[in-house]
Amino acid sequence: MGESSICQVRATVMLYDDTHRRWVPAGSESPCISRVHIYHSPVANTFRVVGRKLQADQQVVINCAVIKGMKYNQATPNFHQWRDPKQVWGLNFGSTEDAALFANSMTSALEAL
Ligand SMILES: CCOC(=O)[C@@H]1C[C@@H](CC)[C@@H]2C=C[C@H]3CCN(C(=O)[C@@H]4CC[C@H]5C=C[C@]6(CCCN6C(=O)[C@H](Cc6ccccc6Cl)NC(C)=O)C(=O)N54)[C@@H]3C(=O)N12
Repeated sequence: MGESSICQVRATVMLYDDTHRRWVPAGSESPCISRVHIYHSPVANTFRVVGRKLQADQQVVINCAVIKGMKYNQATPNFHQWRDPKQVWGLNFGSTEDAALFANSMTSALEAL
């Protein structure tokens, strides 16, 4: 059995550029709304965050494993962030409702690991 989506939201996926100390859109120069899922693989009990641009090309802009013990920081009602081994991800949600939905799913995923 493959992976199933436990939530999907709209957000602009951002990466923190440590060198210049600023947020940059993941996958392109200009910020772009993406559809962001949390996928669950029941067999392995793993989760990952996958986001694709809503634009025609549906470019994958994030494909990031949810790591056990990871701290998910809800910096503002519509901007949440977390660290992976290499970089800091930020999600600028289209709505605070989407932010809350994603945070609930992420919290459940972290509790299930
Ligand atoms: C409104 C104007 O917003 C802006 O113009 C920009 C563009 C906006 C989106 C397009 C985005 C939106 C919202 C605000 C909210 C604040 N914020 C910041 O970046 C703050 C301010 C200072 C800056 C310093 C560091 C930085 C960056 C890297 C990670 N980090 C940490 O603090 C981490 C956090 C963390 C904590 C726990 C666990 C995981 C992690 Cl990741 N701590 C550690 C210990 O790792 C951070 O988040 N910082 C955003 C912002 O400015 N902007």
